[in-house]
Amino acid sequence: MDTLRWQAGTLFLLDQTKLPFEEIYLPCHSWQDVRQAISVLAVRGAPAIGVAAAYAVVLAARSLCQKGGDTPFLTALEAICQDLDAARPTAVNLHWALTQMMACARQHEADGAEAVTAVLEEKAIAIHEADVAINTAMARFGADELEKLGRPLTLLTHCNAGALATAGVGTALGVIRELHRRGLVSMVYADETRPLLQGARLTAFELMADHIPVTLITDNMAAWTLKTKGVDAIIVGADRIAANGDTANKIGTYGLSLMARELAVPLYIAAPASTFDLSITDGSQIPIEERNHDEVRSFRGVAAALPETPVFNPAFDVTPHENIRAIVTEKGIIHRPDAVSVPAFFQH
Ligand SMILES: CSC[C@H]1O[C@H](OP(=O)(O)O)[C@H](O)[C@@H]1O
Repeated sequence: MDTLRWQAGTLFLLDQTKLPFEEIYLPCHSWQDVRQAISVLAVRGAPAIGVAAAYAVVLAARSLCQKGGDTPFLTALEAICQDLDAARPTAVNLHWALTQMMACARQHEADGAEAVTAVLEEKAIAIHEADVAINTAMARFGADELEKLGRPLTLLTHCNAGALATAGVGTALGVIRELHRRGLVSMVYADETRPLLQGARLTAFELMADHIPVTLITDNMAAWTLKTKGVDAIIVGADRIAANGDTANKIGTYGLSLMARELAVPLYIAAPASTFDLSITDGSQIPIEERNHDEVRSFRGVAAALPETPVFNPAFDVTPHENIRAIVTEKGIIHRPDAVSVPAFFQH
């Protein structure tokens, strides 16, 4: 399935709020359409959000060319990028993609708005295609690393870090797909991942579609599953990784990391280089998105609590680097990530 398609100047997004029951592509004709889709998680997952935002910049540039106006083209485009950047604050890939697009626009400013728009479309397509290749490389490095654990593996994952979170085979699920291809997956336990159920709705859907053995569990079953089902490793995605390896990922990952330490189950993160934010020294500086309280007060739109019930709804948490066995990237593996190994990994 294509998470997103760029066809004749329109971005089509597989509407992930409708999965797994309906496969509907959402046409985005404007950057505002893309921003709305990102906000409501019609497109979600750090890399996929970045690719979608890159195309949103193309749609914005086209609109500015058509409308004209007194505001200088790049000034207006920068303002739109800032608006897009605010759509979801935790996944750094969004900011990374917008930064890439604006740098490209500035580089070609002298050629005029029409020419800049054309080169921005090429840049967005390049970012899209690069993500496919990045996923494939990450899958190989990750499978090579987990293969060292021997025997067909029992794995646990959280949320969705699959094809639906990227433009390729996925980050964590890309590794799982490659392990399965090598005959090295015995079972994957997938956390349902409340409140938006990315695990139940998306990860289980993806793995079943690829005939990879999967067992769905509720989030509060994870500890007992780790303890009684012989889980060999946990592998999840990421939304932002600080310079010391502290990692923001879907809410519930931090708790999983504490269970993993207690039960001596290695925790692996799979994330592309664009998920690293080396401008921040540790996880305390990662902005954590808080979402609408009704997401917690309901279950797939059915009320599960009184409407006035107070709620705390952080969409992510931060796992300290000490709890992470290794980070799998498209450039290789960062073992025992910390303030020394992470920057050093990117210096060569
Ligand atoms: C491959 S990054 C996927 C990452 O994004 C998810 O968050 P959301 O569904 O809110 O976009 C989750 O944190 C995944 O690990």
